[in-house]
Amino acid sequence: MSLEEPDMTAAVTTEAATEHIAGLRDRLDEIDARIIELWLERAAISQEVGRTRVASGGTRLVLNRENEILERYRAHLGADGVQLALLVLRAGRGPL
Ligand SMILES: O=C(O)C(=O)C[C@]1(C(=O)O)C=C[C@@H](O)C=C1
Repeated sequence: MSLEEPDMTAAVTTEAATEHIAGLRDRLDEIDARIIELWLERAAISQEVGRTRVASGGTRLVLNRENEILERYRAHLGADGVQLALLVLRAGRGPL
């Protein structure tokens, strides 16, 4: 390939890769939107559970339930899952 002749094969490959990446990013954006929606829905439900329990004389926290949730996230996602579960729980019941 000379300097005057651009490598058209490389150009086509780059265009295909760019298109592929754009399609994958669209999917990532859809997944992120679902995660955000589910995150907000879960937090609202968790707050309602907490309000209902406290209003009927119960505790704000139920630690054995939190442990079950932490363990479920750990079983599926490992150590990162535990960190994620801690954030998920905090979004609902607030900081400890
Ligand atoms: O399951 C409950 O009893 C809740 O209050 C919900 C929830 C949760 O977000 O999963 C929040 C606080 C409790 O400590 C345990 C769990």
